Amino acid sequence: MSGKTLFDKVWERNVVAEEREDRPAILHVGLHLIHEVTSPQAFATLAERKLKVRRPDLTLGTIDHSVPTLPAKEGRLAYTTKAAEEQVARLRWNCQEHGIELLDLGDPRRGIVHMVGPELGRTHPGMVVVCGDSHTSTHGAFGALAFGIGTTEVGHVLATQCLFQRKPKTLRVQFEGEVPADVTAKDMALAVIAELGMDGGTGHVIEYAGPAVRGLSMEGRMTLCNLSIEAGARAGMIAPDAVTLAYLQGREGVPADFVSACDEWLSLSTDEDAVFDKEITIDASALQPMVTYGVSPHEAVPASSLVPLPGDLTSASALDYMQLSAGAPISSVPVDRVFVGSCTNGRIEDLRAAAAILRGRKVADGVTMLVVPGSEEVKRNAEAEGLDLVFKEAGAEWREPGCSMCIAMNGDKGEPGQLVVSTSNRNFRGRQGEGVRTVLASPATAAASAVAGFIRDASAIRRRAA
Ligand SMILES: CC(C)[C@H](C(=O)O)[C@@H](O)C(=O)O
Ligand code: SF4
Repeated sequence: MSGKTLFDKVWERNVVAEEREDRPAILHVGLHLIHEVTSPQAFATLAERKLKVRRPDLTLGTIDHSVPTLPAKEGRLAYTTKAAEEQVARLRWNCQEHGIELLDLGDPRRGIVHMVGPELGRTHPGMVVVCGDSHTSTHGAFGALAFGIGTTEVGHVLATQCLFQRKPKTLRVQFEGEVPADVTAKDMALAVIAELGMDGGTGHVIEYAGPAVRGLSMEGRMTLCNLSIEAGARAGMIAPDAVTLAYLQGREGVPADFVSACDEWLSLSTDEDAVFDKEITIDASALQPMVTYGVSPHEAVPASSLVPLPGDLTSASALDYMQLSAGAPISSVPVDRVFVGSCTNGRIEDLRAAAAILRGRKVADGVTMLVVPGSEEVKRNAEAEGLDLVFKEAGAEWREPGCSMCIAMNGDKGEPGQLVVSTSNRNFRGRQGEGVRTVLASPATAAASAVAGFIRDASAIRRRAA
């Protein structure tokens, strides 16, 4: 018999009942994260059926999607819609009713749902983490099996702390060699999605492996796992190692017996003779800073290249929407707005990378830039380092934590026709406002584009300065 993958090991730890012909396997959920958008209906179902929340202690709520990122005026936040304000009030009420801890507005631990689990040490290697949110894959960076679930399933998990689940297939993405200096986790992720295509990961859990992955910080690993879903994958995972343990040590929610937990967590790695359902290899040393040019994250190319011709991967209508001409240099595309933030790239390292480019430089005339920390912790740390001042001096806006322009349901959005270079994860038509054209990129590329007024990677800005 061949060895086991990281995924196999985590699956086995959490299976309560194996799959049968008449039903999927049943998994135990170690952490259930909830936010204001996808939880109200689930709680309503619970109320209808007079059910209690089974494990409030394994459930954690936060407020992120609908909350404005402008500071409150006279104690009042400028909610975009009444519905948004009601969603927040509803979550508050539901959490109180069921004894669930909520990171409410004003809580110094609040943040985007995929930021707070790791920051509070509630996301652990080897556990199942779920949330009614597709980018739950982020938590796989810790060697957890983490995936998004639908609203009905949110109800199931609230009521039972368990979930029906068919066993997914496994896919290993092996990065060979080291990445060049200017290439970040976001670029690695966009390269993977470009390689796999929009649905190349469908039905699979991806394990990211190789020295370039080991060399990433936890922040970088979270960025990489976050985007797994954009290749259609169920989840992304990285085996825990010393970097994982160092990140978790001393955080609020880690097990009391941290040292023995670490021993156990370190056993969660893929055996040498394990067999994956699918494997791809990526030459990390050949990677470059990437940007998207279409309306799906897989439509990505190096920032220094040309807009590709419509073909198998890109439709002419995508280029039409983006108002881009095939064959034109990407660097000739003018930028209207830049957004740095989101659960993909709203962490301290991301803000440092953007600040490193902006320090002593200005956002180009006619370009607006918004920098939104992913959580209160990130905001505090960034301000302690003076990064907020760097952004403000460069002419960018510094905001309160939230999903912000990643989803444009909170007042932060672009104007019709504007081109936004964004560090988020989705460039779908209208995602950042009606008619907005989104170009996904790393924080360094986003900042370099803000300075240049055209799409640029960081090396182009440094060359200009030299
Ligand atoms: C609102 C929520 C359902 C949604 C998701 O599931 O991903 C959002 O977070 C997003 O990024 O589009
Ligand atoms: S930051 Fe964006 S991707 Fe992440 S949870 Fe919020 S809306 Fe979804």
